[in-house]
Amino acid sequence: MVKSLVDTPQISPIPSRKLWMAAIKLPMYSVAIVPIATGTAVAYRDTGAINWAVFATFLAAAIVILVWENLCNDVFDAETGIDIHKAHSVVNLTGKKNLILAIANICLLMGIGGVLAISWLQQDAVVVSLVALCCLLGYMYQGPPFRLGYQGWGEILCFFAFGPLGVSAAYYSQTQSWSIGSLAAAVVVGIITSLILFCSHFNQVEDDLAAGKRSPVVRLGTKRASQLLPWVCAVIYAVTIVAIALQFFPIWTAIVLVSLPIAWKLCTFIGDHHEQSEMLLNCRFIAVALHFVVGSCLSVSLIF
Ligand SMILES: C/C(=C\COP(=O)(O)OP(=O)(O)O)CCC[C@H](C)CCC[C@H](C)CCCC(C)C
Ligand SMILES: O=C(O)C1=CC(=O)c2ccccc2C1=O
Repeated sequence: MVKSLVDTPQISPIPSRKLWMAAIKLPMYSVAIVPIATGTAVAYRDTGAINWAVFATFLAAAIVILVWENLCNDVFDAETGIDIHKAHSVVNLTGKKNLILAIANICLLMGIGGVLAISWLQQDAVVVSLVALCCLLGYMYQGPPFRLGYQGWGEILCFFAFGPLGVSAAYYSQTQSWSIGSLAAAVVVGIITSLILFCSHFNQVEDDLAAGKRSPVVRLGTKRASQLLPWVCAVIYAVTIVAIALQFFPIWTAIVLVSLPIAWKLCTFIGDHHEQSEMLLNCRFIAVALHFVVGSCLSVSLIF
């Protein structure tokens, strides 16, 4: 009896509530909030005013667009077979690929509808055009025939969508003009959002290799990829300090440095466990915490 238990590993079923929480990945939605908050904060610094209706509409639109991106990711990844071991894929959880695609498309329509309303009110197509471009990059990341994420281009697309395009669109929605200060903030937000995506690839190396996905972590190997992390974090702080020195950001933005312990934890945790994929499933959420703290400190400091 004891022997048969040893021979046949007993896999304890994970409660489906836990799987659903992992599928919904609520904390990840701060990546949609931060670019809108940051662009709006730079606009407030430049103009002394915020149009709250535009801000709230843009925020809601960015969140539903990210829901679209994530649901589509599960649909397209189900088609390539790369998510075969991903129990928290919404498609694997429900078994209803077409329904998930339909819900995703409704979210996209709602998101585009929101930014279209902003552009229509302002009689200016810039905001809706920039967001449509972000969505195109999001589609090219995972959808056929592009699937650029499979070639290792995801982090670059992510940088532009959540950085220069997303932050500038939020700034423009408030001011109907452009600014170098918002570009400096966009670079910080873009790099740190791409860092989340980079970290999310550490626990997926085996499945990615099997499906032919050449993520940057697959290309570099987990050791070299983990050694790159402190450099990426250093660039984030260096850009922030240079932007303060050039007076694009106020001195208060130095408060971003309170995030250093989280950056340290991210680099040491992944550095120590880079070969243990089972330990790294949630390391993306340390990167999300870093992103949230840097993004919040940056936005709040720009208002004062
Ligand atoms: C879906 C994304 C990552 C998931 O990647 P992966 O397939 O490796 O992981 P899992 O299968 O394990 O989940 C994020 C991809 C980001 C993309 C390059 C850019 C998206 C742009 C957004 C659609 C635009 C957001 C709006 C803007 C105004 C803030
Ligand atoms: O599921 C994920 O790992 C990610 C989802 C997501 O929406 C996102 C957005 C921006 C950067 C990274 C990520 C993810 O890693």
